[in-house]
Amino acid sequence: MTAIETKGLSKTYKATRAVEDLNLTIENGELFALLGVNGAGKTTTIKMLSCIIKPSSGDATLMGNSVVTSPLKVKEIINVSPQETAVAPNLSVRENLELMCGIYGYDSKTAREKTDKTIKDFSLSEIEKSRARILSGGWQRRLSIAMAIITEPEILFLDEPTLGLDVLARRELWRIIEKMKGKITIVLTTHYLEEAEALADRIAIMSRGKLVAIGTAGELKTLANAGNFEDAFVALCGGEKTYENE
Ligand SMILES: Nc1ncnc2c1ncn2[C@@H]1O[C@H](COP(=O)(O)OP(=O)(O)OP(=O)(O)O)[C@@H](O)[C@H]1O
Repeated sequence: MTAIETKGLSKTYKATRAVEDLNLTIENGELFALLGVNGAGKTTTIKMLSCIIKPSSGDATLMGNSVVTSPLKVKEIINVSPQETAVAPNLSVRENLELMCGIYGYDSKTAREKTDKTIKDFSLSEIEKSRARILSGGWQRRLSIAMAIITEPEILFLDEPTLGLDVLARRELWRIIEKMKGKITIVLTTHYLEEAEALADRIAIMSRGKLVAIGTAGELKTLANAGNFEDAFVALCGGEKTYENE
């Protein structure tokens, strides 16, 4: 079953074509990575898919719901862990999770049960009473993802989930993301090529607002005739050529 389908999805800011005629399909349960150099249009794509901004033209459906005509329905089935970690700094880890449950309308008993389970699943018990503002970047990212997943979205957007983290914290988050794999549809943006290669079922490479290639890491290496994924990425990002249908 298709989870996300974009048709001619585009966003223009005055003279900037941030995303241009994006056409792609993401399957239910897939972990899909969006890659591209700075300004390629990844965050703009995620913002359109999560109904934070409206497309200039084109449309996208998420579990059959259009971001243009049914944004409220889309918002009910998704959640986002944004690039700038969205935690309430003066609340504790537990309070942040309970707050999220409150926003989504769970009663207090359900909120407590869900919070207990999420603290366990995300190994947050040692810091559950700490205020979010004193947490390290790695713990804050982990909390941010936990807050996005506690509402049981069908589709989860992770915008650069491991940005700025050390190798150990990154690997720990990979482990958490891997545990979610297959259970929900995940769209992830990253600048870490090894992250996309390690986690994603399929990878889309964007350049200057356009989709230039899509496939598994192995397929993209073959497509670019490259020995490793980094060389493939550089080759595929290098020009205006579109590789997707070759
Ligand atoms: N609100 C905005 N107003 C004007 N231009 C914007 C706005 N948001 C994004 N852009 C432009 O759209 C283009 C795509 O930006 P976007 O943030 O989607 O890229 P990205 O691939 O996420 O980049 P990065 O890897 O640096 O986060 C860039 O040229 C950017 O300057």
